[in-house]
Amino acid sequence: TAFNCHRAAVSPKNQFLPPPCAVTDHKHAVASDQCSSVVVQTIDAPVAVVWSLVRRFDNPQTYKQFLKSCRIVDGDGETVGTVREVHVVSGLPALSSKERLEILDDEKHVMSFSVVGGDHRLKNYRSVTSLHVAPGGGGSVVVESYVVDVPPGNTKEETCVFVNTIVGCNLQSLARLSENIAKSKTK
Ligand SMILES: C[C@H](/C=C/[C@]1(O)[C@@]2(C)CO[C@]1(C)CC(=O)C2)CC(=O)O
Repeated sequence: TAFNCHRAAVSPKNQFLPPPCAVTDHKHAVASDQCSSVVVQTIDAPVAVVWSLVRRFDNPQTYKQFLKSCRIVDGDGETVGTVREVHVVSGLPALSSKERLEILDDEKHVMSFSVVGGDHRLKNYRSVTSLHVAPGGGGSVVVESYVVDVPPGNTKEETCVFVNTIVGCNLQSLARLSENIAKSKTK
């Protein structure tokens, strides 16, 4: 049977096996002065609910709690090439970021953006986020990978710990919000 690219599989050892498309979608060219990693989050909500939040390039602050505002500075908000400017809550080594939409695929549920400017330390950051139907059918699995320059004075390890922490917080917040929306729909 044709492999359903969007359906995740589970190995006999109950490990999440990303579908083939997830592997290709998340392939990043990583230069020697860069680092890259992947964060995976299971969500007890349908892909359609999670995607409705992930796809809003113009409104990332619904679940990204380190962002306090976002405005579109070029484009219509959902066409590839659209650019947003986000402002960051206080306390992080960052004030703002300019980000370009690279992929928004409503069929494959893949979204990607790259950082093109701003006042922060993550130069040449690019991430890819893909959604998959969780094994067993009801929930979702989010796979988010990234590649970024290692800032001067930091190691690759430190850079990945920093980024994984932020991406992890974002995806846990996305999970809570998606699950609350899914619950409110069933009442
Ligand atoms: C790691 C990435 C975003 C990071 C930032 O948005 C920023 C681009 C400006 O502020 C941050 C919140 C932290 C930072 O140092 C660089 C996660 C995401 O938004 O998908």
